[in-house]
Amino acid sequence: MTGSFDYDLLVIGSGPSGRRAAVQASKFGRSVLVVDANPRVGGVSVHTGTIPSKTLRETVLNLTGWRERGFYGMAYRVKKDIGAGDLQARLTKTLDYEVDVLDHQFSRNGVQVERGFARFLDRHRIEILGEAGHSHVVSADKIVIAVGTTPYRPSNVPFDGKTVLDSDDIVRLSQLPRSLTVIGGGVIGIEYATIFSALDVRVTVVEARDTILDFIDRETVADFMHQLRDRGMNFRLGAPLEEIRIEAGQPVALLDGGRRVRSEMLLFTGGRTGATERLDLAACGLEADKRGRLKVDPDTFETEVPGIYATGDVIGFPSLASTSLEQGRIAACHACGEALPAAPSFFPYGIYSVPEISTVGLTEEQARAQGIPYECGIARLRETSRGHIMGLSGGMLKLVIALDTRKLLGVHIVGESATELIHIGQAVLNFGGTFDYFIDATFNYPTLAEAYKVAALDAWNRITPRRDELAHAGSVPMS
Ligand SMILES: Cc1cc2nc3c(=O)[nH]c(=O)nc-3n(C[C@H](O)[C@H](O)[C@H](O)COP(=O)(O)OP(=O)(O)OC[C@H]3O[C@@H](n4cnc5c(N)ncnc54)[C@H](O)[C@@H]3O)c2cc1C
Ligand SMILES: NC(=O)c1ccc[n+]([C@@H]2O[C@H](COP(=O)([O-])OP(=O)(O)OC[C@H]3O[C@@H](n4cnc5c(N)ncnc54)[C@H](O)[C@@H]3O)[C@@H](O)[C@H]2O)c1
Repeated sequence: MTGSFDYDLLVIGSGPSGRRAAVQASKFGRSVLVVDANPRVGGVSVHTGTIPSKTLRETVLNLTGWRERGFYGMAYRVKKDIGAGDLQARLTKTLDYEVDVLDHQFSRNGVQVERGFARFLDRHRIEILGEAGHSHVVSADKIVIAVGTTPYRPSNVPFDGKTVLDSDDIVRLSQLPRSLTVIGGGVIGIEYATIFSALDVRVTVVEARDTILDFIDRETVADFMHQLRDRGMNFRLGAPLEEIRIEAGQPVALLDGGRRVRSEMLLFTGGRTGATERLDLAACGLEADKRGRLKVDPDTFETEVPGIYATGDVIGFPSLASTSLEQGRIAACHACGEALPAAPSFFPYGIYSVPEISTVGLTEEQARAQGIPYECGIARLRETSRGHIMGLSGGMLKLVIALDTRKLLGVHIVGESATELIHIGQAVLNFGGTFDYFIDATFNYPTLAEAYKVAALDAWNRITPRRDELAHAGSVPMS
């Protein structure tokens, strides 16, 4: 017992932000309890979100031989008949391992973990409802709300977990469809749409807006969509879903404008809602917005109620496991009265579609909107020797550069290893580097990372007037 409370810090939710807050506070010597409604720790990230979707992707790429098809043709397969069981086998193993690692991390750091559903009684007291219906009350000096989100389920979508699914259902798939409609061209929709397309499932993406992935650099999305269309994926853009009917056992999506899309299976990925509905927030003086999200101080992650913090997806953008981890750490530092780590200006965004997209810093559109004079440099991954060896036919790396300072403003990559390659650009960006770094640095050869140099040289060629042109204009003598 700490002072007049049972714990110094109580964390609701064991996802990335809750886990990091708990371990950080424990390292500062505080007593910490983590409560999670799921019998297994890890949160959405481990059980239905990040890790399952990335494991499914890796399994699909391996079993289909996707990465080798550039050389051996589209008919190439590592395993001929791939079924849902093949996907589940690797998933179960990976998730078990993740949970084991997290359980061990909690126990070696002295963090206590309790299974049960938490709700507020007041600013310091929480009721925990256990599995058998028993409940008890615990108190804590400070509380972190790290409850994450659940899939948004509108009433006009007849979810049944078999033919009409959300992104929680799809990780428990018992049969692979031959055709799939994905409603929502956000990150989750596009990741799953492209993963299933790599399995040769016929995929149609329906998106209410005129574009998919609207926050990504436009030229990068255009290159990405070209690759997806080229392999037979269909898009219905600017077409909000009106209704879903089940006809002869198959879902038919009726779209605004009259189009119909029929498929064996339909995945609805039209956003997520903060898991705050049953937290009894009013008891501690908080209120969520209509999507269940909480407002916080962006520097400390403290809510408007002193001593109560909110971290991770429940506070909204950017809703990433990567950023959630850092939010948890900062909240714990503030709650424990320790110095706050300075947040770097730029964080990367990794979209694990097939092919991958990753981005950091300003898009070309943002540079233009901010009135920054800029130039771009582009490299095609197939132009690198490593790309030749790998048989790559697509992929692009784009640098956005400030003309007056030569500073790097943004990096946008679509293609193999994009989510790994981005960190080179991220480091240069956060250290305030210029694109000359890429021109002068020696890269391992042959690597895809060389694309940075190719793109930088492309930008240099655009920025630097050619000597023969200057000579022609009479400003430089030709030697
Ligand atoms: C399909 C999908 C793919 C994703 N892929 C990526 C990716 O590739 N990269 C990336 O960075 N991010 C990805 N994300 C986002 C990432 O999963 C989230 O940003 C991250 O999980 C958020 O962490 P969190 O701390 O908010 O907690 P969450 O992981 O959301 O976990 C919240 C936990 O709180 C528990 N809980 C909720 N209410 C209560 C209660 N009242 N009492 C007790 N416990 C409660 C839940 O059981 C859950 O375990 C993906 C998300 C999805 C859905
Ligand atoms: N790799 C990653 O980092 C990763 C992966 C998956 C998810 N996430 C996180 O999860 C969060 C949620 O992702 P999401 O894709 O579910 O939500 P989202 O809000 O990003 O995208 C939902 C999309 O569905 C469309 N939509 C909604 N209703 C529709 C309708 N009736 N008809 C047609 N289109 C409709 C919206 O216009 C939007 O483009 C994201 O914020 C993301 O940060 C991250």
